[in-house]
Amino acid sequence: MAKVKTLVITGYGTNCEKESAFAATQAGSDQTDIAYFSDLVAETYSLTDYNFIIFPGGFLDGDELGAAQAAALRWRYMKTVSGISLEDELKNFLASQGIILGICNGFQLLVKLGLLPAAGGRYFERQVSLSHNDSARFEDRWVHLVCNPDSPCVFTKGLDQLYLPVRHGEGKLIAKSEQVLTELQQANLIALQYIDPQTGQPTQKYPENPNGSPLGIAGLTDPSGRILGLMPHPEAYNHPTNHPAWTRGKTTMLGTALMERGIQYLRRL
Ligand SMILES: NC(=O)CC[C@H](N)C(=O)O
Repeated sequence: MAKVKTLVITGYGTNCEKESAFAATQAGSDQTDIAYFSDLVAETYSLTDYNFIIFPGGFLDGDELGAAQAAALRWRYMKTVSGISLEDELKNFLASQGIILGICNGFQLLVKLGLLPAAGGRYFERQVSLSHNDSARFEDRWVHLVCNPDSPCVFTKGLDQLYLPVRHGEGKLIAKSEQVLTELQQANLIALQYIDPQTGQPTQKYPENPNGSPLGIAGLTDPSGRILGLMPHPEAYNHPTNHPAWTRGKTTMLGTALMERGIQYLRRL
């Protein structure tokens, strides 16, 4: 049984690292560390010592240039003190069968880096972006979601509907072309969609869909299913009392269920 070692990466304005690390531990991670991006540069921590990486939510570089844009350039062009490229570190991590979860700002980073959706196996090529919500404001509330049962995603396996909080200003998915949107559907890379709770169907309608994302896209996976990025915050629903109606006896599946599924996948390797 593989030991699950989780690395949560922070720095430059990320602010959900502690909650994400807490949720990973709740979900069963055997060891969970928080590292600054600069720790990776200094080689105090190395991605390849871990098999689960979390890119948490926050405001990388204050959302200047667009959410996670500058951070994507740092990952692409910076090297560690002994000259290893951080992009190569990510490539080595993926080659070693590790799993990656990007939450909100972390999802924005993964799409800007081209790690998601990597349709057609084209990793590190930017195929989609996440931009300003149609409402032109920050949206902060809970949303209903459905998981795609046909998606290869290891995090959503066996999960159906979820109810999770969102809090973002740039969550609308913009595809490079119509062709990319078709590829996402054909390869089942759309792992999570916003739904209208009345019909259970994916929706583009506000406010059920908080940002206007086409096809109700809330989360994407890659062709291997080992990377998940999503706009909602599963780590923020780590206990029944986080549910807005828990005092009225209402709770739903915890957000940490996504992390649990990812961890179960690693244990089976
Ligand atoms: N909660 C978050 O991670 C927010 C992400 C980003 N800063 C946005 O507003 O879109």
